[in-house]
Amino acid sequence: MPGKRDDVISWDEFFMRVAIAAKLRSKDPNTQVGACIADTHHRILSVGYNGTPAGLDDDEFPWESTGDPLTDKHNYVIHAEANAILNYRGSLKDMAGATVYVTLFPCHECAKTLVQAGVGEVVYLDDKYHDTEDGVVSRSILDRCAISYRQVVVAE
Ligand SMILES: Nc1ccn([C@H]2C[C@H](O)[C@@H](COP(=O)(O)O)O2)c(=O)n1
Ligand SMILES: [Zn+2]
Repeated sequence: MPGKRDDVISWDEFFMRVAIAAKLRSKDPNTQVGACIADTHHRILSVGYNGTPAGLDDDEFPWESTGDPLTDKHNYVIHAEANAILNYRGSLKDMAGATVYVTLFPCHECAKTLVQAGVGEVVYLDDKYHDTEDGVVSRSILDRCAISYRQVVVAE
């Protein structure tokens, strides 16, 4: 078609770029994660990033991995994928078969949550915890629940 632009970015790149933008909001000094959930019609349902629960000021939060249960950030932070699901104000039915674009492969807790939300596919950027026990469990959950996952390359 004359005049039409052909070199547009793909849906994968578009949604992953939204996830990358979301992670720029994270105050975690070590790992920032963004997630974008797109439905089967290529509509964005929700976006999230790793942050503190409402009521815990993310500027005051210590953001440290102390190893002490009461002060360790891992016990307080809500993960990007969970926030994306929780931020959605529509019906969970809309998530059926949706694709989650996430800048870091989901942990095993998020994997379970994504399964239960009805998500059909996970597209991820980084997988830096691939060789950890959590990575093994996470893949086991997704495999057993027939949720497909694939990595994409998008410049950050
Ligand atoms: N798929 C994931 C994995 C991790 N997160 C969050 C949780 C923490 O804020 C941070 C990980 O911190 P680290 O142990 O690397 O210092 O990333 C997430 O939101 N989604
Ligand atoms: Zn998680």
